[in-house]
Amino acid sequence: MNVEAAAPVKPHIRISRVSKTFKGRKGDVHALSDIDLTIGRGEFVSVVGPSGCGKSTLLMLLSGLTPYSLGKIEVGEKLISSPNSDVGIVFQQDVLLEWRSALQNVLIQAEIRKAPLEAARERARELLKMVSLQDFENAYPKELSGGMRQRVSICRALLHKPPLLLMDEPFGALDAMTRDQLQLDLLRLCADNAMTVFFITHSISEAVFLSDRVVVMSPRPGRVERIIDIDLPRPRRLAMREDLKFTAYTRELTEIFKGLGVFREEV
Ligand SMILES: Nc1ncnc2c1ncn2[C@@H]1O[C@H](COP(=O)(O)OP(=O)(O)OP(=O)(O)O)[C@@H](O)[C@H]1O
Repeated sequence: MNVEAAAPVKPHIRISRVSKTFKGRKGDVHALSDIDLTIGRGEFVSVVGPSGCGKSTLLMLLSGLTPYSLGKIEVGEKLISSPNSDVGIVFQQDVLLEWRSALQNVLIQAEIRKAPLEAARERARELLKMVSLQDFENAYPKELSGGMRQRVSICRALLHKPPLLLMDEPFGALDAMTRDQLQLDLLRLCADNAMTVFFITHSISEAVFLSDRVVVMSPRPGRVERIIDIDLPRPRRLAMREDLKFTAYTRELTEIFKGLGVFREEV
């Protein structure tokens, strides 16, 4: 079966025949099997799949923080064989430092990279403004809501203008309305900062709303089961979620998961 819906024009990420096996206490755990995936520069690609299918593992392989067992991963011109400093990463938990203000939390990125602080401060303020946090740059994490904290951590991930943003269920811990707003904030940031986004989610609707393509993974060992092109106009608007075309995509994805035995509806 040809799982790739449309080959991207200019590849940014090339994952070729990648497998990952962990040495577990009870023997080998085959997390990923024979993954082939090409992602274009500037593309927004979401990955959906059942719990334990290897989504986070794949993201960690892309970051270079976890080595793969077989195959090859190239990001840009670089073969990934060690931690890749050219990425921004956002996890479900914001991991902000409680003793530093919002602005200082964003600036950590520059301090770690030993980048000039004055220019970094200007960019940090710009980013905070883009996500409507300009009045909170001196607030400490405990004074911020969950959504505001996660916005700060997105700004921190983007401070050094990474060409690739890796996001592992970044909105999974947020309430539905905050999540909607964060999705819009993220799309605005993507439009203003040319970058490729690799986005993991458990929400089919979120994947369709944000993405150019949605990658469906099978249960463990994770394989690329299907790739769906999302042909919806940008900028995306919340009302689009009621459109027939949008619901056709969510239905198609739901049916794929039913076929994989991930959803069972019998009573
Ligand atoms: N460091 C590790 N050592 C051993 N096994 C691991 C390790 N990391 C992940 N695994 C196993 O690899 C498989 C894939 O895990 P992974 O966290 O990538 O899945 P996931 O799709 O992100 O899951 P979820 O949606 O629940 O977050 C799981 O069976 C997990 O137990």
